[in-house]
Amino acid sequence: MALMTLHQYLVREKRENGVPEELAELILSVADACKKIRSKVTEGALAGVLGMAGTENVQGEDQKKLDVISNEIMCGANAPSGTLSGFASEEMTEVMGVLSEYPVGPYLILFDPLDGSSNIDINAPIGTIFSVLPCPGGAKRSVTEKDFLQPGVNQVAAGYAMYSTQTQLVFTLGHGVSAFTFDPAVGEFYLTREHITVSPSTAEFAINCSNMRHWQKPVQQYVKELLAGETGPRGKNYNMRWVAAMIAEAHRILSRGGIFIYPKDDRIPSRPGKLRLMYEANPMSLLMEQAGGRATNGLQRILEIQPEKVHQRVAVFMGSSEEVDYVTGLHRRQD
Ligand SMILES: O=P(O)(O)OC[C@H]1O[C@](O)(COP(=O)(O)O)[C@@H](O)[C@@H]1O
Ligand SMILES: [Mg+2]
Ligand SMILES: [Mg+2]
Repeated sequence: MALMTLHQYLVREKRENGVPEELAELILSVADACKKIRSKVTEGALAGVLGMAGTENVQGEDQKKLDVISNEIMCGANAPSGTLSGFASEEMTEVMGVLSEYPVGPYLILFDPLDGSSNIDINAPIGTIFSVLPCPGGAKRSVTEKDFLQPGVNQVAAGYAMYSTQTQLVFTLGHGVSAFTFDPAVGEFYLTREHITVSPSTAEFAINCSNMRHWQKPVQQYVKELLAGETGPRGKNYNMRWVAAMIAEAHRILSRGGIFIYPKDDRIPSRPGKLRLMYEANPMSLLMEQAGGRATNGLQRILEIQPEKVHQRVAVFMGSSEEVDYVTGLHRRQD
């Protein structure tokens, strides 16, 4: 049986699930941007895209060349689509409206153009994460940060492209999660998994254990219980993974279950976590929930958090429901 292209899938989504034309167009333009980023990633040193850019982003992090290039590609490929009124990015201090030469549309997009930057130069998995929100009041010429400050439950689409042994595009339009694999010979994404589910139970966890001494009590207790294995309170042995790219951790969970944790810790007590709410945690949380998993900040469903700033951070516990419920319970009892 012939595989369905991304384009054919979106035609079906419009017909059967009432997905608006502009949203389908936006997904196609995001896919085009991801193809362009993939091409740079694949060429690596040959395209001169490895190494540092010599600049800092708004978070005070040193930007890699590929962070900057990917951001330019995400803006440049999506701006002319006529589907957007504005952009927000990990790599841009301010939110941005669509340039006056392009038409505006009813959506706002937020992205982490290159997730897992520390993996770029070692040829390990990296990706692009995106979140789509409705633009309050519909298409407009001048957007402000306030337009973007909507809780994750408002997302009309969210997903990521992962550049690894295969390039895959995984997204939700609000009714299930589908995955597409890129065929470089044809230059197309093909539907390869539909109705993705996250198994409720798992024996695999992901957390950066080098920060253990900085964690708060419930996380200390949780990981101690997991490490105790079958003789401990959880009664089974757990395995651990850490890819240092949220995108790859989320992809593994959507493939075979698991829990991913990036908690608040005491290194910077004023910081509620490391990951960014609006363009890392929210899109991944929507994917998890759409696949039957969970995502909390330890106390609260991430998708219900009312953002105060586009670049705000959040603690993340996401994946298989039994584990996320368990560790969230430990936090609630402590609170
Ligand atoms: O190096 P650490 O602290 O383990 O952090 C890894 C985390 O940082 C991130 O790479 C942050 O993303 P960026 O590369 O977009 O800054 C996450 O993807 C990942 O989970
Ligand atoms: Mg990131
Ligand atoms: Mg990034």
